[in-house]
Amino acid sequence: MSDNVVARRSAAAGIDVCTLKRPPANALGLPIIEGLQAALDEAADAKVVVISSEVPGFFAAGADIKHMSTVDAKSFTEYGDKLRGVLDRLAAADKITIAAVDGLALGGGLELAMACALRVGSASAKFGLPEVKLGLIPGAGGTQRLPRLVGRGRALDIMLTGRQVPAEEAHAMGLIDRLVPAGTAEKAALELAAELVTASLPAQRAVIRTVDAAFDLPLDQGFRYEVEQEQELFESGEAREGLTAFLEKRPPKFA
Ligand SMILES: CCCCCCCCCCCCC[C@H](O)CC(=O)SCCNC(=O)CCNC(=O)[C@H](O)C(C)(C)COP(=O)(O)OP(=O)(O)OC[C@H]1O[C@@H](n2cnc3c(N)ncnc32)[C@H](O)[C@@H]1OP(=O)(O)O
Repeated sequence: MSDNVVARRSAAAGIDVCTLKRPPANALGLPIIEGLQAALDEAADAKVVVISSEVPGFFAAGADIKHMSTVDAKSFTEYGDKLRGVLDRLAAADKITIAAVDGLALGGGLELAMACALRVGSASAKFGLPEVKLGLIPGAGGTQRLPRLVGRGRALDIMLTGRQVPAEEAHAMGLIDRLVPAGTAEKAALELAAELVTASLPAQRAVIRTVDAAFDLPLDQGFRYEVEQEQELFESGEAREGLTAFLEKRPPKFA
């Protein structure tokens, strides 16, 4: 069982924060993987989940090099499956996930941030996929998620050099969605969460699914998928509640 390296707390109605606290670098070893799984279980009722870090200077420095250096191929594969498993759970979560990055997000740490729906980075954050410097490639979704966020050329630049990308450059290329002053990423992520939590979560999740489908479907099929998602929401009652609330000049009561 994890040794309490991920702390979950309710920050406000519908908003939970899962804070990584595995010094010295929040290496994403089994304790953090299990801790994140448990925290997401506890955050079942949240509409928005913020992932943050209390380890100074680090969001997460990546997969656990110390662990990887001691295992055989079978255990390495199993470890990778567990790490990808929790990141894919974040990506597919029936809630909105936000990575709040104040420090270094490297390797699996950046892959964790990219598995979230949105990323808030502070001026003190840096981002990178330095796996090639270890004779590896990003193996927890980075080769798939980074090009979708920043484009092929910038993704290759980052992955082939393994360099650290400063927050301002990361924001300019679309790797992070909001750039905030140093040390304020969690506070800013909670402010963003407060904006998000007033809207329809089923509608927001449908937006994410539909935008993600755009990268895999031909345009005409993407348009059809968008219509299908709209129909589902309309039939679910979410749209009826949203439209009615607007006309009755009251806050909507979404699912
Ligand atoms: C066999 C068949 C396989 C089939 C397919 C299977 C797929 C399996 C996929 C596996 C999952 C991979 C996922 C991911 O993509 C891979 C990775 O993330 S690899 C790691 C990437 N990260 C890095 O390379 C960063 C490494 N760290 C650094 O470069 C530096 O630490 C730093 C961040 C630049 C900071 O440097 P300094 O300020 O000098 O500090 P230190 O270096 O002294 O670090 C302080 C302290 O922290 C420890 N530490 C840092 N990073 C890690 C880490 N990633 N893992 C473990 N520990 C780390 C460092 O050792 C120091 O500890 P101390 O010496 O003080 O005990």
